[in-house]
Amino acid sequence: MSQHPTFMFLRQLFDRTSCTYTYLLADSYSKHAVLIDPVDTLVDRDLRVISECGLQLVYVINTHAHADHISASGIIKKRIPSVKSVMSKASRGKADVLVKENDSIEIGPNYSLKVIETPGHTAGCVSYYLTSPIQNEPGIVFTGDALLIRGCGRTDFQEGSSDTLFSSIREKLFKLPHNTIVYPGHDYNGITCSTIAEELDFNPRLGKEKTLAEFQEIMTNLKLSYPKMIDVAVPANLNDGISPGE
Ligand SMILES: N[C@@H](CCC(=O)N[C@@H](CSS)C(=O)NCC(=O)O)C(=O)O
Ligand SMILES: [Fe+2]
Repeated sequence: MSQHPTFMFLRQLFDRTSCTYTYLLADSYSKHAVLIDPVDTLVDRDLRVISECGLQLVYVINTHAHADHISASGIIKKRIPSVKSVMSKASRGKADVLVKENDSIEIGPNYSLKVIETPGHTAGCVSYYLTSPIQNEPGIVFTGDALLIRGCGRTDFQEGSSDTLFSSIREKLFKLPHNTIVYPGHDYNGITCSTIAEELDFNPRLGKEKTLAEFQEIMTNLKLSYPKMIDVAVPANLNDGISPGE
């Protein structure tokens, strides 16, 4: 860790259409920045914030191959060719950097995002864990569509599995320090973040009192309609945010 004075710059950005959260993180000392899960239709907004704050975008990171919107990776890389895209190797998609369990993505000299494989919503879902360099400050986990606030990602397509999602959340995310702040990939109820402690106590699908059998029953009976963009979004997101043939 560098000894330069620094703080973690964090902005939570929202897409009203898909209720997606995009996160802009930067090391205030080096100005190096990353975007987690940016949406193709909001590139102008996101790049304006980056420019106005004097940041240098280094990575565009995707938690998984989204089914409800196209990632901004492809458009951003055309606009800023030095930017590298990041996705999990397990997603079997295209990206400049393919990450796996325990890999790290550096944000300047002071911060890094550690990869935690959290499959179950899709086979390639990963979460990113940011440890604060300041002692006793809570860490932050970006959970994509694995763990949502008082919910979780659906498991009925893209090699989803309620069995696998249960163990990703209970054996990995719920083993993080309980004061870890949870920033999810979506929220449909207007809530912005949570903590591991809150989800252990209050998540109605797989909080600590729920058994695997109860979780499986809940997930089998969700009865959600298919995301409207799934047939367009998944092929594009497996191709670095560019629709095949474009
Ligand atoms: N109606 C939306 C799709 C909503 C949806 O399916 N959300 C996903 C995350 S995006 S892949 C999900 O896992 N939801 C879990 C839940 O409990 O809501 C659309 O048509 O795009
Ligand atoms: Fe998803």
